[in-house]
Order: sequence, then structure tokens, then C-alpha cells
Amino acid sequence: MITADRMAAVDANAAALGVPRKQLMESAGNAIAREVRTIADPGATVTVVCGRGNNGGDAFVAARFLSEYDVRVRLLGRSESISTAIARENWDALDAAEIDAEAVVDPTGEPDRLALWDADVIVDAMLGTGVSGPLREPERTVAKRITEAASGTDTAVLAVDVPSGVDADTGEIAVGPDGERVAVPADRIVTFHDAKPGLASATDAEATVAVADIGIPDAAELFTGPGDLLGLDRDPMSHKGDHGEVLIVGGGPYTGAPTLAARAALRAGADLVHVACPESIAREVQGFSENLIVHGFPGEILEPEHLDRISELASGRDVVVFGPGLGDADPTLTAVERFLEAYDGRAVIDADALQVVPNVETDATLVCTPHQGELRAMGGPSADDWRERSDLVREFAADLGQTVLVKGAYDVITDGENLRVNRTGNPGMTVGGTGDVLAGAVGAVACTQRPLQAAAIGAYANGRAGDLVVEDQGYGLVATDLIDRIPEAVRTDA
Ligand SMILES: NC(=O)C1=CN([C@@H]2O[C@H](COP(=O)(O)OP(=O)(O)OC[C@H]3O[C@@H](n4cnc5c(N)ncnc54)[C@H](O)[C@@H]3O)[C@@H](O)[C@H]2O)[C@H](O)CC1
Ligand SMILES: [K+]
Repeated sequence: MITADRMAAVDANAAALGVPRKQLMESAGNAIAREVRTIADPGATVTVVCGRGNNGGDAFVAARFLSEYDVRVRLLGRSESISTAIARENWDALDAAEIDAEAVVDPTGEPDRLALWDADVIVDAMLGTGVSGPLREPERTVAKRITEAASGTDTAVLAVDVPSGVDADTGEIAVGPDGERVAVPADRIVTFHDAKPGLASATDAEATVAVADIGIPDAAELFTGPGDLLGLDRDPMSHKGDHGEVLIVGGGPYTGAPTLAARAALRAGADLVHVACPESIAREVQGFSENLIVHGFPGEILEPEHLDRISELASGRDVVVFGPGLGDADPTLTAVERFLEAYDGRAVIDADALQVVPNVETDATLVCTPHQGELRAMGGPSADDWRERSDLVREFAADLGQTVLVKGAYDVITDGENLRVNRTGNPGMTVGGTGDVLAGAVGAVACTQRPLQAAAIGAYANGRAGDLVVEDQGYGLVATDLIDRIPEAVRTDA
């Protein structure tokens, strides 16, 4: 199963791996043509009804492959409104293939002119995963015409990827202003790459769903890539506080760590970052950035007596990052344990605090970010080969019931079920502090993304930042270099 958002990410990752979208669309169109051939013989009349997005684009390709049929392509809307270059290229190619293709110049025109009737097959390519809200005109009226044309006749309706009007993730059909739920009733659906969660519930019992392989490599799903960043796209209408508030609980024997994590959280997009650290370093930490709100607790290390204050600070934040520089003194580990027993929000657990996790009962949603030594200290597996490590860590995460990001040349990221591997980063990043930067970045992203995705994006961004630094200045990287490159590393328009 794959959701529409994940499909878009995998699509972009495939493109980054060198599989162009045009090739995906060719494969998608070919799969549609193959399905038409199982429904009707050459010479049959096929009406292809297309929207202005890539769902329509797929069907333009299919029409080209069906030149031995009597194919009529009807684009809803002006051809200039076709939304992607690839789809437009394929629309133009219909001419060369001498396909009867007509753009409904006046999109609100009388859809009856679309001559949907007396077709052996109607291909529904109005909308796929790009649908938002109830079907608008003219798609709404056309969906009703298709329903009429198909009911009581032996016209077969074949939906491209998703029946138009159906939400691919939920199977829901949004209620329109007329109080009606309108979608195309497909007899057959050819969906691409992987089943969509909503298809099973959306289609009537007898609809058959075929999943077509369109050549997306497994690597596009397994390895993190630029597609994983798409979830970060900022809603232009968003305002302060939307992108989350992070609390960093750190510092003790080590003073730089909480600062690195806090600054990384800011650069990775958190709106506000609070730092709870020993009073002895609070002034120093505050000195790094006025965007940090620093709360000093008495003494040199985190102890159980500080927990009321920490819990109060945590309750007002989206994510807590526990660990950078805390050290592993008994009172500190006891404090971490007590905190987790009471906390039910999201937290990133790093460094010495990690050893507490396997033995604590918590309702918190955790992202654990051990390196391989810390994973062993947690009672986790060790394996040199990243493939073997992936399987072992997935089992470990499943037992733990949490998301685990094991840092390494290949970072292994898993929630016990799904697995991602991050290949960005370089040997220059083994210097101290890069783990603190990573923990802060994951904490910021976890404000708006689910744990697995937050860990995948954090690992990708941290490594990518490291690669940008090395590209510019060669090795000799220090952790603070990473922080300034994080915004560039998470840009989706790069
Ligand atoms: N992601 C992949 O790997 C692949 C996707 N393919 C095909 O692409 C579509 C998704 O294409 P997209 O352009 O994102 O969106 P759609 O074509 O589904 O629809 C967008 C189109 O529809 C209009 N629209 C949106 N909501 C409504 C509405 N409620 N009423 C009317 N019109 C609506 C919107 O304005 C746009 O014009 C996917 O399903 C696949 O078929 C690739 O070709 C294969 C790989
Ligand atoms: K469709």
C-alpha cells in the first residue's frame, strides 16, 4: 500500500535516481493500453476522458499505444491548461498518431458534446491522486454522464490510477455543494506502482484493481532522497508557531552539545527553541542566539528535582530533544527515566539518555538516534553490513515499539515496520557534535512530520549539509559548519 503523498515522494526520488517522470508516464500509459486490450478487441470504440493533470497525461500516452482502436480523446478544458510539460508533450503527440483528440475549449461547456456514448470502453483519466475536494465542473457533470453511459449497457469503464473523485488514501468521495457524492463508477482500475489504501473501500465489490509496475526502482522507496523533503513544503499561509516549538534538555558535563542541537533545531525550521540546561552554562548557551529561550536548572547536572520544571516546559512544546551533553550520572539517568514514565508527547532521545529507553514504560512517541555503539549499549544488534543491520534494527525497533535511527555510513531508519536508509553524509562527519546537530534537526522536523519521516528527513538533511560543506571546503568539517547548511539541505526547489 502507498499513500498519495508517499507516491509523490517516491516519484521524485525515482527522478533523482535517473528515472525520468516521462518514462513513468510512458509505462503508465502502456499499462492502461494493455488493460484496454483485455477488455475489448482492436477496432472497438474507446473514449478517453482526460483532465489537465498527469492522470490525463497517462491516458494521452495510452491513446497513442491504442492506434489499432477507434480512439477518441476528450480533454476537459483548454489544451493550454494542461498542467505539466510531460502531459502537454503527450497531448501534442496525439496529432502525430492521428488520434481524434479534442480539447473542450470552453471547460464549462455542455459536456454532452463530448460524445461519450456508444463507446465499448470509457477510460476515466480526469483525476487521480491530485484530486482535492468534491468534483468541480465540468468533471462533475462528465462523471454523471459516464455513470449514465455505463449503466445498463456493456460499456466498460476503466479508471486510470484512481476513479475520478475518489480519495486514493481514504476511499472517500467528498460531498459537493449539491449535497451529492459524485465519482466515476469504475469497472476496472489500473493503479500505478502499488495499491492505494482507498481503492479497496471505494470501488463496488465487482471492480477489479490491477497494480501496474511502472519501473520505479526499489531504491526510490528504500533510500531517502529529495522526494522525502516534499512534506516540508511550507504552507504560504502559515504563521509563527505553525512549524513547531522544540525543547532541548541537555548539558551537564558537556556544554556545547545542547547549543549545537538547539541551533540545528532553529535552522531545521522550528519557530521557537527552548533549552533547559544547568545554570552553569545557561548564559553561554543564550549567547549563541537570541532565538533560543534558555532555562537554567540549579547545579551541574540534570537531577530528578528538576523534573517538575522540565515537564512544565515540555508540556508547552511540540517535541522534546533529550540527551545532548547530559552525561550518564545516575541522578541524570533516573531523571530521564522518571520524565519518560510521565511524558506522552513526542521526543527525540540521543546520547547517554538512550540507555534508559529499553527498560522504561512510556506512552511517549520516541525517535531514538543511537550510533552503533549506543545501539549495542541499548541491547540492540550489531552487524557490519547495512542490509543485515537494517533487518536486525527493524526487529529491535519493533520490540521497542519506537522509531530508531542508527547512524552510520548508511543510516538505518525504521519504525519496526517501514525501513528507510540514508546515504547522504561523508567520513568527515565522524567529528564530535554532528550527532547533536542531527538530534536537533530531527526534533524540529518531528514537530510537523511523523516520527519515521522526521528521522528520514533529519538524517538526509544532516548528511546533505555535511556533503555541502565538504564540497565547498574539503574535509576538516566541524559540527557548527553543518548548522548553517541545513536550510540549503532541506530546500525542495534545489
Ligand atoms: N506520482 C507518480 O509516481 C505518478 C503519477 N502519475 C499520474 O499522475 C497522477 C497525479 O497527477 P497530478 O497532476 O498530480 O493530479 P491529477 O492529474 O490527479 O489531477 C490534478 C488536476 O485535477 C484538477 N483537480 C483537482 N481536484 C479537482 C476537483 N475536485 N474537481 C475538478 N478538478 C480537480 C487540478 O486542478 C489539476 O488540473 C496520478 O494519479 C497518476 O495517474 C504518473 O503519470 C505515473 C507516476
Ligand atoms: K482517474
